[in-house]
Amino acid sequence: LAYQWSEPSLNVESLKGVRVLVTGASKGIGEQMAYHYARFGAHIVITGRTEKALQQVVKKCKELGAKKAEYIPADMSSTTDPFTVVEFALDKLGGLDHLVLNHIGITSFGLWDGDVEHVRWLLQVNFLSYLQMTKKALPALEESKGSIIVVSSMAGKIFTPFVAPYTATKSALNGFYGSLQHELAMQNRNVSITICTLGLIDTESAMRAVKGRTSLIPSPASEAAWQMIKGGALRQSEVFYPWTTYVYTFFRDWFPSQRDKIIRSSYHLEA
Ligand SMILES: NC(=O)C1=CN([C@@H]2O[C@H](COP(=O)(O)OP(=O)(O)OC[C@H]3O[C@@H](n4cnc5c(N)ncnc54)[C@H](OP(=O)(O)O)[C@@H]3O)[C@@H](O)[C@H]2O)C=CC1
Ligand SMILES: CC(C)[C@H]1SC(Nc2ccccc2F)=NC1=O
Repeated sequence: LAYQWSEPSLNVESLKGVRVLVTGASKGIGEQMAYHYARFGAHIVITGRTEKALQQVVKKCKELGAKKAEYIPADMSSTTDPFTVVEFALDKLGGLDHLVLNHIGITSFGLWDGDVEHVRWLLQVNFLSYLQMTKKALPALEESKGSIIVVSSMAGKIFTPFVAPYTATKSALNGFYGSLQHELAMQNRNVSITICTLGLIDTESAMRAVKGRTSLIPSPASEAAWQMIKGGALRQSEVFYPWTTYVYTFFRDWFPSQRDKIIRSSYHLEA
């Protein structure tokens, strides 16, 4: 709560006409982020693999007030699509103000099955594709003094069962972008990086994945989306949503045994 109160309020005018690329926006939290940007009259490019879904989201973005809304289907497991997506966005938008790195590869919620090749694939989709897009977008973001919003998870900070490969990719994101934040600041390269730590959110994918495996209460995707946009626009280095993720993160190194007991009481081996 203290964190919430200390937050400066956003001059929403600053979002008017913002040029934004949102990945993983064919559904879930990314879709909701696109709709919030649209309400501010943003110029939007969205991406994901499912063209039909992207077309629907673009249609609704225009209805909600987006000045421009385009899509490009792409698969982030490819080592070239991430670059193609940013090139497309720069071409359509004539620059970039917000880069929202949100997509993740399909991930199951279960005990690790020993499949290292799946982890290699997930590292490309959830981590390396983010770095590829960052590399490609940085010159335009420096030009616009823009923001990078990296969607991470509580799983990248507090280690829990059933998501080991996913946790590895989120931990990698937290480490890489946590370090890059310092490098950009030290070089006075005025691009902000906002690392977002989300707790369980009520998207279809997540609800399907966790079914019967956890007693965690999910939070609404639309609110998670808005909190991350606000944090990015305010150039905050971190966003925590819901606020409980801030409390857990803050206290995570205290009473480790107590923490481990609480975690294992929230996850169930048998449904
Ligand atoms: N939901 C939750 O409980 C939590 C979510 N988060 C984070 O929030 C973000 C969004 O999660 P959420 O909205 O639940 O996820 P969803 O499964 O609802 O959406 C994932 C998005 O990524 C796209 N995607 C999936 N695979 C690929 C691929 N190979 N290449 C390109 N795009 C792909 C999907 O589109 P398509 O299938 O069309 O490709 C979809 O648009 C993720 O970074 C996740 O880690 C963090 C903590 C909790
Ligand atoms: C992995 C999936 C079910 C959902 S759950 C998640 N992050 C997360 C949040 C809270 C606790 C455990 C977690 F793993 N991120 C997701 O995309």
